[in-house]
Amino acid sequence: MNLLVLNGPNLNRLGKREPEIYGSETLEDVKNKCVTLAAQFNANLEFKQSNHEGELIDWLHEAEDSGVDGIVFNPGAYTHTSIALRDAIAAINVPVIEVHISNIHKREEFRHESKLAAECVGQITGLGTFGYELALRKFLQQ
Ligand SMILES: O=C(O)[C@@H]1C=C(O)[C@@H](O)[C@H](O)C1
Repeated sequence: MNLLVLNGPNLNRLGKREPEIYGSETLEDVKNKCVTLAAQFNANLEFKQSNHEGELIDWLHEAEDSGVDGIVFNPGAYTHTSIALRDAIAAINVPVIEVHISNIHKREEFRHESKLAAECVGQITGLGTFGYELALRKFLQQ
């Protein structure tokens, strides 16, 4: 099984950025947990982060072309704005699970809507970085 974890803007600052909301783990910490979990199931895992919408779109397209079986995607703030990312998810025949560290529904109004969720298998929000593990397990254990 080939899995991809994608992270959007500002998640490269995890651990330093508003730790009261996003926690003290770094993105490297999250990557290490994801890689370790995938290895337990003999699955291949790529873990990527970009602050650029177009690069995330390119990676979604490449995932289909390269035979990725499932994508765990934290789109960051693009969650709330990006029709282009929504269209990219709709365009590929690869299941995507949307993950948010914080509970977007308990935060500012503008974070309550996801432009992407309707094109995803499901959404995990507010469970901290554990959400990445849960999303991966959905692919690994189904
Ligand atoms: O909780 C998260 O992981 C999401 C991460 C971000 O960077 C925010 O812009 C989203 O609104 C929430």
